[in-house]
Amino acid sequence: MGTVRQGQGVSPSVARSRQRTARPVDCRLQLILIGDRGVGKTSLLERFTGGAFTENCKSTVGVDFKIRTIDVGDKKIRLQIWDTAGQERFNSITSAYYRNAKGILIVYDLTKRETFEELGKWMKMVDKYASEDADLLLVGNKLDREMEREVRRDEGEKFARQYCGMRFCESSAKDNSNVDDLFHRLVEDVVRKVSVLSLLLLLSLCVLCFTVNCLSFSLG
Ligand SMILES: Nc1nc2c(ncn2[C@@H]2O[C@H](COP(=O)(O)OP(=O)(O)OP(=O)(O)O)[C@@H](O)[C@H]2O)c(=O)[nH]1
Repeated sequence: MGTVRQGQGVSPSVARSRQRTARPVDCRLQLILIGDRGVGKTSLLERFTGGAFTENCKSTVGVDFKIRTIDVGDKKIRLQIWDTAGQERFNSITSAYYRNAKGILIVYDLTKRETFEELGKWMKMVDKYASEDADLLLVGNKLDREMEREVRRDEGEKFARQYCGMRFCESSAKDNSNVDDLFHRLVEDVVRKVSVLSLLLLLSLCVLCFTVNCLSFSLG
């Protein structure tokens, strides 16, 4: 993880010409995955970035990241997605990565009630370390193990509603259900918010320029 490979398997000249013609990205965004140990954060990220599902995935140590570029409407968005260790002993390291994240995926394992009950702890971490304008998405993972479900869907929905209507989704990294969709939905929300904020900033600048012009005109 943490490496970006370009032009793999093609000759250097083809890779160079591809780089010349490739449309540049319109926006770079950071996302972060948080949640208890073993809920499937790494597996979801592996899936989203084109990797295969592994039954015995190693526990993340500290933090790691992967890159993927996606299209949202007519915009090309380059995502840097941070995967964090769920073990409490890494909290002091992982919390430093919350601040720059525009989107946060809070993951629990729907077959392990205790990971759902620990969500309050993760929300406190978000309140303390994340940017106020970050978009949040609650994910109940391991949907393929429906028979072992310990957390009902409506409980997940209710929890999400309590936090300013954060989005909610259930997924399975194993059978790849909803994985692409959940990342896309979060990024769409972030992009929408960034566009509105940019527009508001532009409007404020226009109002400021207009006021300064009016003042200088009336003064002399
Ligand atoms: N059945 C099933 N197993 C899953 C799914 N996602 C992950 N797993 C398994 O759950 C275990 C933990 O997955 P990880 O992706 O390592 O979990 P994590 O949240 O990154 O764990 P930490 O790095 O320790 O915080 C692994 O054995 C995975 O194979 C899923 O959707 N369905």
